[in-house]
Amino acid sequence: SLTLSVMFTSLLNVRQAISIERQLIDLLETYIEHESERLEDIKRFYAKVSDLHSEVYSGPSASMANPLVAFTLIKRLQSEWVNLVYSNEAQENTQALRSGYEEVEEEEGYFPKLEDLQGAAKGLMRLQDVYSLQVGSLVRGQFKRINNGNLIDIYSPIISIPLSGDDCFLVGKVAYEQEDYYHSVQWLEESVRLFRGAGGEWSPENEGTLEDALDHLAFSHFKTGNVSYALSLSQELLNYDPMNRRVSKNIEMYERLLVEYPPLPSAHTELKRPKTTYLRTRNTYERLCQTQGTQPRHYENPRLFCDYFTNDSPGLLLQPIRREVLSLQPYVVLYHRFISDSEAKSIQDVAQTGLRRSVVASGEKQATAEYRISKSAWLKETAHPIIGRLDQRITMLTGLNVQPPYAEYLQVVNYGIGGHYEPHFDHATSASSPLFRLNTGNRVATFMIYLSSVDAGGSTAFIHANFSVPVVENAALFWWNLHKNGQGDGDTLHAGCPVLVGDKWVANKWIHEYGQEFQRRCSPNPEE
Ligand SMILES: O=C(O)CCC(=O)C(=O)O
Ligand SMILES: [Fe+2]
Repeated sequence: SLTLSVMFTSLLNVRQAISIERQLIDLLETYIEHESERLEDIKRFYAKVSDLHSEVYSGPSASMANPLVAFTLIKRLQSEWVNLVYSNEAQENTQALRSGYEEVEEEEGYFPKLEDLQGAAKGLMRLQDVYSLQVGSLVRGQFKRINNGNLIDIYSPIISIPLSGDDCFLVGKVAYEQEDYYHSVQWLEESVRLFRGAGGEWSPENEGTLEDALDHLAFSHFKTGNVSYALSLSQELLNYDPMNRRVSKNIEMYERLLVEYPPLPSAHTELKRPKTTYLRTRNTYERLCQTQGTQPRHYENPRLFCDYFTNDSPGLLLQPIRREVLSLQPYVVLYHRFISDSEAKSIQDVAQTGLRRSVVASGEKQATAEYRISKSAWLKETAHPIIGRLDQRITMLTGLNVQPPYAEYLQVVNYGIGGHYEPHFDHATSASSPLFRLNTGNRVATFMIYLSSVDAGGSTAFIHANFSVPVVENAALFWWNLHKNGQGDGDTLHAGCPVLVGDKWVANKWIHEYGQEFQRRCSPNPEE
């Protein structure tokens, strides 16, 4: 197949994967039917022969003298047993299963790769971190946070899907391979607990075993300085695998270390989360994501208000839009019911085939990045009549010119589970940014439409301005990115919080400086 990696960066891929698995279920059903028939046939032969032995050959009557008995016995030994023992049916059934599987894998562009699995595991760990989810409850299929010693429900799924020891092993291994022992310890701990609970029962689908989990967990504890725990886990491992020389060597090393550097009874090393690129704003970011939209600011600041807004434009006179001013510096407003349900759905549909892994500016180029996990598509006005209508509506509301090249095409974004966009600016912060390729200046404003709701998570957080906006289906968020003197407004630093549960779609219209001269006067005053 041509696709090297599909990256499960949008929920669309999850939907495609469901249909892939349905085909595999059908294949397996056929395989099980054929294999059951094969075993039935073998059992029939077994019953026939063993009955003969108990009834004919061992009876008091001398049936050996019967030439038919002699003939059938000789025939069985000369031919029937050979045919049975060397039957190809088992291989044929396996072969049919395998080639069916390979066909599905070949034909489906969205068959998940190792990279997708690793990306999904990282997504789970991201949700764990940003929403302070307790791993133990996550493993039981629940979304709970520890708050002052109490477990509180963040989200109650209709059906909870518990994870297996092997599921946890995989997540732990992804962390382990990144030398992220903070996460590997927690996930492998759950894996070992679940594998132990399964009592060594073998499952053909598993990738890891209790031994593998113990091995990785012991080493993770060693790396984080917990040598005595590493030792006891390794001793348990050696019980299962007494000939493992590497493990016995580790045990010797751990014992030596414990003698040379006996741990202090009070020493309790708190594991630290691995560093991230946005460490300085991490606490604020996570707090804003967790407290989505519960800002008391409205009642505290009388200059924030809601009204029916027409911007004196004839097109809005009969249907004023409900405007909610969320912040004055930076100036952020939410326009409720900006788009209708059916318009939002149509835009998703039109964008679907064009969705590609989202990129970010990286020097003069664009590149994919862990800090932006989503898929996006650019829609020209010609892609669907709705897009032109939206452009007109944006102009009516903002008075800004959104015709190309004074604004970019509409960017439609779909996040996957755990999809996010860490704190960033929409405007260019360096003169070599690819954003200047339109030759119409920087991105002066952002008009972002929420094309869907979400079940949990996914707020838009303004880090320095210290507030977050929950996803409000069909609403649009507007803010200025630049001061009137053209300088970037540092207070617009914002983020798309990870989607905890749901299928989040947004559409961005980025409006550039040029073409707006009569609507937004320049000012040398850096305060404006
Ligand atoms: O999805 C969000 O809430 C924010 C998206 C965003 O900031 C962007 O696409 O630039
Ligand atoms: Fe943004």
